[in-house]
Amino acid sequence: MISIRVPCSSANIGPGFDVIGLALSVWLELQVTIGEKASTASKYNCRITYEGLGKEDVELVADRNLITQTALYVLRCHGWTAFPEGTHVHVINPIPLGRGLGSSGAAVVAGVSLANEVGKLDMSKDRILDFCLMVERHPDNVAAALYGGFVGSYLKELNPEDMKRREIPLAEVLPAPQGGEDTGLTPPVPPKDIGKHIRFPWAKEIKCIAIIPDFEVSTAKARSVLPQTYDKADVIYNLQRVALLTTALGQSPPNADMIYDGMQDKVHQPYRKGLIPGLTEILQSVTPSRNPGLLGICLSGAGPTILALATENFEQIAHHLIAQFKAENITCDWKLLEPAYDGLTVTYGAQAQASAESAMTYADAGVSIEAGNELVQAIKAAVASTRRPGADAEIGGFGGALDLAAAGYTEPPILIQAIDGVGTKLKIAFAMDDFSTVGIDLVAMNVNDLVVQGAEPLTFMDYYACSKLVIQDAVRFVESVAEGCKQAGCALVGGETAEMPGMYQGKEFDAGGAATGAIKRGQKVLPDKESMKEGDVLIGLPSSGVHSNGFSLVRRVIEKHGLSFGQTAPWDGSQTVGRSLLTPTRIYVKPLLAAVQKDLLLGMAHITGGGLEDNIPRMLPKHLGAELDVSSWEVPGVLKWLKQAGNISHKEFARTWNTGLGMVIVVQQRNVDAAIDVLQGAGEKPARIGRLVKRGEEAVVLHGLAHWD
Ligand SMILES: Nc1ncnc2c1ncn2[C@@H]1O[C@H](COP(=O)(O)OP(=O)(O)O)[C@@H](O)[C@H]1O
Ligand SMILES: N[C@@H](CCOP(=O)(O)O)C(=O)O
Repeated sequence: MISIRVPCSSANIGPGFDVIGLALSVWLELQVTIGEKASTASKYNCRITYEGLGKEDVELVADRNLITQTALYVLRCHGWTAFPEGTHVHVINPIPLGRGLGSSGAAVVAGVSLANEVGKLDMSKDRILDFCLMVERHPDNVAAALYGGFVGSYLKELNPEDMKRREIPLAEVLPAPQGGEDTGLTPPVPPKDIGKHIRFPWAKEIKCIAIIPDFEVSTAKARSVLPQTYDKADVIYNLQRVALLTTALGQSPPNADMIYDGMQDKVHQPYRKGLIPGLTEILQSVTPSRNPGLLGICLSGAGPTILALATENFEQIAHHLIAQFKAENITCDWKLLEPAYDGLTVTYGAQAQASAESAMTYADAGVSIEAGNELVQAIKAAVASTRRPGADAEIGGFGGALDLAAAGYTEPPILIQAIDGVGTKLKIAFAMDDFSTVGIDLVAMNVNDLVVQGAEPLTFMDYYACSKLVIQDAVRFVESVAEGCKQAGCALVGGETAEMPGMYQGKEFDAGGAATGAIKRGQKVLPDKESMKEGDVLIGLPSSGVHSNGFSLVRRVIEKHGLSFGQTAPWDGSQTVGRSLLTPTRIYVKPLLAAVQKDLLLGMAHITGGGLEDNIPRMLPKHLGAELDVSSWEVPGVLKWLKQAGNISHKEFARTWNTGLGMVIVVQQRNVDAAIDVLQGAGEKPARIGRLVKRGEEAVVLHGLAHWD
């Protein structure tokens, strides 16, 4: 078994028409075996099988297929009349045909290499180039595909008589490659060194966004619209740009303005606009100033693919360009590609067999390192916006750093840590395709747990786990985590994005996070159970709605009533059901810390799963219970509706949802006014809701339940 791999390529890169090409990370592969019985009966001893793009259109007969036609031409030049007996060529082609990504260039290089291998011709890469150039006469694609990387090339004058010979197959003759006839004569052999190439440097941070429209433009057709002669000024325009561009693309960091200007062209793109609807407008629709991360844009090869070079924001740039095509009623696929530095590679025997049987990549298995890296770039700014003294919130390291002294903790503090998830509220976010607030819920679940112990949240880390990373969704999610961190005053110092194919369904993901907070040495860790006594006052802080607990029951009630998340909420005519349910959890950190710092609070309970009944006792000593008057606070409309629609008992209501209170606080009688003042001053609407009493059978006694009827 012989395996031949050739990358696709993008030619021209704007001004370098027929001169420069960039090999890119999609590979045509041939798996070749010789001596196969089934192949002996095939024309020219060669059986072709094919998988991948072009399967429906590509001819599988040796003298009609560009790869094998090319190979036959090379073999004939060396005295062979056919392939060795029993040759089987299995083609695996992921390169889209006729889109400007050098499928024909790759096929030609693969074809010459095929002849080199089966005919044991022992040709060097430079000699292989000579043969390629007889078949595809612009050197840009074949030189890049053969040598790999970012390549400039020129082709010496060929003998016009030789060029007309029918024995040479031509990669670009409408409607399909023609020539390569078996005339019985030896075809013209290329003179030595007809093509020269040089490899240019490429800055490692530059990636290639290929926007691939769903229609083909054959290179032959795209060349037929070009003029025979050019205006001198236009030629100078291109020469000036290409001279700078080849160096500019190797400089780190890349100079976006120079590259953008350097990728302008007057020699081929303007003439090809009639073949690609909206081409001029699409090329002008992005600039480095309007689209951060963009370096330049051009037609890839003869088109219709558009190639945008960028260092970040790949998904946004791609979606912008796809939308431009959409306005022309053209749908597109897109790929984020990298330079392929290896060019043509040939492997033999066990190694080729192993690669044929198990040519597996992490990307094939569903995990995209590129997407992960792109996400990191896309969220950097949002993450950095959460920086605070002691934590610079720069991601990309192996761990998140926190300098406690710089954060104001000069004596070793007591660290408090919390970990939690968003829970099934995420299901509503999936249904609404809205991830703009669930990150706030995630932060709230953690930091509200820290602050009830009297701790100031300092850092946060999130965990985002999915089967398939949808960058746009992940970015929205992390931006909302950053928003939550800002509300809590803590820095987002790191996180984990886990792409685990098969773990979750479709676009769904799970989200968790952990927060670290500190309490100054000498300051109390709350609750201060020892200081609590009968008669202490309970103050409640309103919730914003359901917060992040009890969503399994919420969804059940909504389902039972046949409501869809897109419908207007029966409890709030200004919002949809889904948007109302996604109202983020209130973050109480800043108001509560203001009161804690004045030593006004004895304890706090964050009302989460288990509601009032389970959470209030967590802050109380064993001998004290809480007596609450349920008429003293307002139940939000959404909870009222859910309770009634689900026919939920008062007890179940108080154990499942927060009933309208996100926080319950214990304050000594003498501190009540001061605490209320501080909380109001920080924007809260505190209400006196009850008091501490001697504990009886129930730790929490609710009075005035008729109010909930
Ligand atoms: N893997 C392949 N096997 C056989 N023929 C191919 C293959 N790839 C490309 N070709 C031939 O090349 C033609 C496309 O070439 P071209 O018009 O230059 O477009 P591109 O921009 O993709 O190179 C196809 O129609 C087909 O005839
Ligand atoms: N310089 C050629 C490049 C054609 O590339 P392809 O990928 O479209 O085959 C041209 O612009 O015609």
